[in-house]
Amino acid sequence: MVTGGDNHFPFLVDDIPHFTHYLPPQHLKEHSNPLHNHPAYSTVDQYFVDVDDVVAENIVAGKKAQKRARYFRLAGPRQQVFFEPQEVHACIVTCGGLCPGINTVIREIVCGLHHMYGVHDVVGIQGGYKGFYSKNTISLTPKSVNGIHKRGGTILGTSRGGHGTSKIVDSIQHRGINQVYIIGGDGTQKGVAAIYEEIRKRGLKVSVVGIPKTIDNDIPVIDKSFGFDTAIEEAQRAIDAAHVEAESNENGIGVVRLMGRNSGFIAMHATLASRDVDCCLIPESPFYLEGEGGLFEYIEHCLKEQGHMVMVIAEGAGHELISEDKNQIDASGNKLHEDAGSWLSQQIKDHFKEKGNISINLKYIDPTYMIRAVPSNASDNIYCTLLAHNAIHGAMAGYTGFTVGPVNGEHAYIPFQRITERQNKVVTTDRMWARVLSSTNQPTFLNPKQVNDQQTTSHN
Ligand SMILES: Nc1ncnc2c1ncn2[C@@H]1O[C@H](COP(=O)(O)OP(=O)(O)OP(=O)(O)O)[C@@H](O)[C@H]1O
Ligand SMILES: O=P(O)(O)OC[C@H]1O[C@](O)(CO)[C@@H](O)[C@@H]1O
Ligand SMILES: [Mg+2]
Repeated sequence: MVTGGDNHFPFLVDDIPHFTHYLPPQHLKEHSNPLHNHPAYSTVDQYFVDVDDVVAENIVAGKKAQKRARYFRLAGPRQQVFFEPQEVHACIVTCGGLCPGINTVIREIVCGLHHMYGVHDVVGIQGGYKGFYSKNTISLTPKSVNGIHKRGGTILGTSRGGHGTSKIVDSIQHRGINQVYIIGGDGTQKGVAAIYEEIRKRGLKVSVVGIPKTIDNDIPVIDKSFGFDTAIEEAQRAIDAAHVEAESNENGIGVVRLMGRNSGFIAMHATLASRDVDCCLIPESPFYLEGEGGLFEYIEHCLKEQGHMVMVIAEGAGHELISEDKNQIDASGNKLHEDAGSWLSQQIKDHFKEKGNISINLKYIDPTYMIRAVPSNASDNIYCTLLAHNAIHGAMAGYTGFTVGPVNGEHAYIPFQRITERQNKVVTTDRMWARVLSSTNQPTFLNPKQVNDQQTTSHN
């Protein structure tokens, strides 16, 4: 499907919009990219990306591979740009939950615009979407953002809810902003798409760029989200603590709750990395407590075999078992769940008390906000830098209405629709989940018919 592009590719490109698609030519002027004269970049052969370079969405070939491969535009600097440096008034906003690396992205947008393109007018919108119309902006300079990548959180503040598309675009128009960088998760990206549509409707020369952020790794298409590696690393500390406590006590059970409202990626990867986890529970894999093949039976088995047990539970796991108010939502409309980790810990305690055969010693650790609040690690810092720079290159080149992110290791420009149409979930028929099951030895919690029905769908 070619979405809004030039349509001259001999293959299927999920293309992104460009100013030339909706603005009259007399309102647009092309300029040579200032990077041609930049002492660092001009000496690098092949620094510029050919306008027609693309990235394949699927790179695995074979009989089962998709017949018609789809592509995205390769991210990176173009020879020509559609903004003069002094013409650019950029803003940055951060929305949704925290994630390691947000400050690095902010820093690199500010420094990248300044050092690569000579853009000096960058402001921060404070407190998420609602900050567009309820707060003043703050000026962002390389000096003011220096060192912020060593801090967790977001220096701009964030929030949920409060997305009023018209009011936001009014504010953008009123402030004369013509490049908008919006850092946020799946909800945020839906908001970015709405802002882009309104800007296009009003015929404004404003580039709207989404930068995907989610600690849950629930954004599809991209390889993984920034901060995810840092989160997995930080989660190890909680799992290690749970393991030490469990091992040091007779019939010790360590339960660690990790984030993941709808997707269990943090729990899955933290489990695989640790190798001390005996059971990993995620939203995508329903489980049951009582009876043959159930969780209680498995806990008893672990305690008998090794004298202790470590469990990791994603916050969204087991909600089919928990009686909770299904109508509870946060300000953005996301479903709010009861604390699955506390619930499970209580169920286990009650079970063994009632049964009276084993005296357990259970320790419950909830490190969720500690994991989210740390600064990004070295590799995430580099990832954040590439995201920020590629976002800038796209905006300067006149592209708009796109998200940037790595696809099979190459950064690409991705249309919003592909990012927002579904949530990325752990595929429990995938080899990665099989690795988890094999490393923990936990039950599948599936009956034989369900096992038969499962088909391998992925190549991970
Ligand atoms: N469908 C939508 N249309 C417009 N705006 C939306 C939509 N969904 C969410 N938003 C706005 O996006 C912002 C962030 O959304 P949300 O709180 O769901 O976090 P998120 O971006 O998904 O990040 P995360 O899930 O990683 O915390 C909020 O200000 C919310 O109002
Ligand atoms: O308490 P807050 O700030 O709403 O954030 C919690 C949520 O943020 C996330 O980390 C990302 O959406 C979820 O896993 C979690 O439910
Ligand atoms: Mg979300």
